[in-house]
Amino acid sequence: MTLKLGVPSKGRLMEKTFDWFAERGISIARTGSEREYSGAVEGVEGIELMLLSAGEIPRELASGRIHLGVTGSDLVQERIADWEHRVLALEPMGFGYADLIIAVPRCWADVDTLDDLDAAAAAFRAAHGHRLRIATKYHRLVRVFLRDAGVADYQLVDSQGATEGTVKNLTAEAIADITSTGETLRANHLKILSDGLIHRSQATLFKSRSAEYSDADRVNLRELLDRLGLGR
Ligand SMILES: Nc1ncnc2c1ncn2[C@@H]1O[C@H](COP(=O)(O)OP(=O)(O)OP(=O)(O)O)[C@@H](O)[C@H]1O
Ligand SMILES: O=P(O)(O)OC[C@H]1O[C@H](OP(=O)(O)OP(=O)(O)O)[C@H](O)[C@@H]1O
Repeated sequence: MTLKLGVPSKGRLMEKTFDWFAERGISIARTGSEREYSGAVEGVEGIELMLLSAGEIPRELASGRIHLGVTGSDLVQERIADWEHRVLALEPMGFGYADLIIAVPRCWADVDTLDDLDAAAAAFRAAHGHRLRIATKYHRLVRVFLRDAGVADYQLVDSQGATEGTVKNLTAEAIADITSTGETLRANHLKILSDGLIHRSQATLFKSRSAEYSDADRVNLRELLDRLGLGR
């Protein structure tokens, strides 16, 4: 058995993940052509690199098909039910920052907080006969957050991309999505609720609690974590 390390194969987290390991003396790199999803880890024995989509890494960690994985904390918390029992967050990596927030149209002058949203949702239902729609791909995190905040009179509509556009397109009244610079929100005339921060995400190194670890894997894992300055 080898220890399997899953890293993003493309997208915004890939290069920075490679840099993060390189800064700590572990060289991970793609092998083959730019389009080939294979890679190698140099500097520590017994580790196999798996190049995966950032969005799939949570599932692979939860099922134990990979032992270690790098992905956004938002994706792990959204995609793994009971994530704290299935994976361990070993180290926040200091990049890939993004905030999962709730935003409403900037022109809603009376709505700045979750309490305001709750009141607006009740009024919306009375006026329109259906519940206020919040577009998101983060169903689990949004449901838990709004339940804890006491907001109930809404419905989620699924949006797998261009979520900020759903308000203009009249398929939702509010959104819950990731923001980093805030440009997309501004461009779509949306404002963040003052207490509408659901999760502060960043790229994080996770360890699977469900994977099988042979004696050799444990030795190699300890060696890797020591080299990364995470030995404890
Ligand atoms: N605008 C942004 N700025 C910085 N980080 C972001 C931004 N939008 C999303 N992210 C973060 O990037 C991570 C997802 O990375 P990326 O968008 O490269 O993958 P993806 O396209 O969702 O994955 P996949 O390869 O599965 O399609 C998430 O953890 C998310 O929080
Ligand atoms: O605050 P900003 O810097 O403007 O970034 C926020 C945007 O980035 C992400 O979209 P992404 O680029 O992943 O595309 P998507 O719409 O397909 O999710 C996110 O969903 C926002 O739309």
